[in-house]
Amino acid sequence: MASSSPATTFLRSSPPYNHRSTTIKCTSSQVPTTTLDNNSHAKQPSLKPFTAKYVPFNAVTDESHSLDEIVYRSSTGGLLDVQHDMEALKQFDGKYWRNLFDSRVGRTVWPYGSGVWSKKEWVLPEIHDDDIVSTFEGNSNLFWAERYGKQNMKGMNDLWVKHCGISHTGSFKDLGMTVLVSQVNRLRKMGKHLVGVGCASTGDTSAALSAYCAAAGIPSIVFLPANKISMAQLVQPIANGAFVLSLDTDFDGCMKLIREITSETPIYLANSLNSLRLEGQKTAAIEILQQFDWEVPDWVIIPGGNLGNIYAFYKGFKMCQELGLVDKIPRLVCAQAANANPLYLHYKSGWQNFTPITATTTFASAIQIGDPVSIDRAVYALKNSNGIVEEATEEELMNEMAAADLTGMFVCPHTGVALVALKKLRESGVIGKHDKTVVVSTAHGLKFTQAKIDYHSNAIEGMNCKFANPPVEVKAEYGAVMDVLTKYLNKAS
Ligand SMILES: Cc1ncc(COP(=O)(O)O)c(C=O)c1O
Ligand SMILES: N[C@@H](CCOP(=O)(O)O)C(=O)O
Repeated sequence: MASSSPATTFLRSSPPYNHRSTTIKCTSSQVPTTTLDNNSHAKQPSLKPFTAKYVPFNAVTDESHSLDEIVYRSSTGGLLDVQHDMEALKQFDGKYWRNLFDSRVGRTVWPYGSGVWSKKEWVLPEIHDDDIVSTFEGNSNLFWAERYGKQNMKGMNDLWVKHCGISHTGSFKDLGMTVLVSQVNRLRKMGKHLVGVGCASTGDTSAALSAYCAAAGIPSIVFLPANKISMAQLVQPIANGAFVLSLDTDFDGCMKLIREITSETPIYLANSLNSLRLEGQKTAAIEILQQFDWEVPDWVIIPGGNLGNIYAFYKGFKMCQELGLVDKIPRLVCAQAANANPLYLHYKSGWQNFTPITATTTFASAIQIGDPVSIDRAVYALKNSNGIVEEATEEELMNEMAAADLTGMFVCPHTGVALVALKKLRESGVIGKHDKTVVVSTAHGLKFTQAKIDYHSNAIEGMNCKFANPPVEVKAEYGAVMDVLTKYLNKAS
C-alpha cells in the first residue's frame, strides 16, 4: 500500500485518459449485441454480475481485496491472484463463451477488437470501456512451423509457433500491460493519488509500460540494469518519454529497488508481481485454443524468467477447462537459459527448497533473472499441468534461433531457448512426432539484431555458430560478382 509521506512531493502531470471520444459504438448492423456487448447479461436482473477480486495465491483464507485497492502482496507477504466469480461466469456454458469470443475476433468494436479485451468478462469485468487503454494488442499469429518441424524436430508435422512478439511493442508484455495501465487509468479517474507507474525490466516490460502510459498520458518510470538489455529495448522507453534509470546492478537488483520504492511512493508497480498483469497475459492461452477451433494442444513450451507468464498460460487454459470451453489442458514446459536457470535447478532437485541464484550473462537477456518473483506460481502451474522444465546453453539457443530463422521465422533468443527445450524432449521421445505442440515466441527478433549480427559474423568467442551466414564482400564488377555467384549456385544445386 502506498504510504502518504513522500506522496505530496509528486505532482499529477496530466488529466486522466478517456477513450470516449474515439469509441466506436456497436450497432446492430455490425454484429448482434447479444454476442458483443459484455453487459448484455447484466440487463437480465436475475443474473449474477461478473466480478473479480484479489485473494492470496494458493492459500485457504478469507482475505480478499478489491481490485481498486493498491495492493501487491497478501497480509502474510505472499503472492496475490485475481479470483473471478466463477459461479457468475458459469451462468453461461462453454458454447456461449466460445461463440462470444469467436464473434469478437478481427472486429473494430471498442474494446473487443483487442485479443485481450475480447475476453473482458474474464479479465477485468468491472472496468468501464472508456477507461481501457488498448492498442488492440493480441490476436497474434499462430504460425504453422511446417518446414522447421519436419526438418529440425524429427519429422514433427503439428508444430506451431505463437508469435506473441509480433505486437505493438514487440513482446507478449503488451497483453498484461493493457490491463495494468487501464486499471491505473481507472484508479486515477477515481481520484486515487497515483503519480506514475514503475517497473524493473530486462527490456520488454519497460517497453510495454512506457508505450501504454504514453498512450494514456500517465508518467512511467523504468529501472534498467545498465548494459544488460539490447539497444532496441533501451530506446523504446526513451522514445516513449519514460523516466529511465540505468542502474549499476542486474535485473534482480532493479526489482528489489522498485519494490521498495513503490511501497514508499504513489508510484504503481507494473511488474508481474502485480497479479493484474497476468490477467491479460492469460488471454494468449485462450487465443491458442480459439485458433485451433478449441482443440487442445498436447504441449505448450514457454521461455521463463520472472515466471509470471508460465502461470498466466496455466490460468488461461484452466479457466477454459473449468468453464467448459475445452475438456483438458495441455502439458506445460518452461524453458530456461542454462546461465539463468533457478527454476530448472529447483525442478531437477525434485522441487526441494528453492534457492535463488545469480544469473550470468545470456544472449536471452530478457530472462537473465536469478530470483524470480513468481516462483510459487510457476511451480504450481507446472505441478498441476504435469509440466517439465528444460534448459539451453548459449550455443544451443543461438544455433536453434538461427535454425528457425532459416525456415522463414525471425525469432528472439528466448524463443531459441524454448526451441531447444522442444528439441531435447523430441530427442528423448517425451514429445512425440505427431504431438500437437505450441512454442511460445515471446519477443520480436528485431529487438535482438546485435545478437544475430554477432552470431552471423562468427564473432562469439568459443561458440560454434553452425548456421552463420556472413555477407560476402565483393568488388562491384560483373566478373567478380559472377565468380562468387557461380560458386554459390553450384553449391546450392
Ligand atoms: C522476451 C521474453 N521472454 C520471456 C520472458 C519470461 O517471462 P516471465 O518473466 O513471465 O517468465 C521475458 C520476461 O521475463 C521476456 O521479456
Ligand atoms: N523480461 C521482463 C522481466 C520482468 O518481468 P515481469 O513480467 O515481472 O515484468 C522484462 O522485460 O522486463
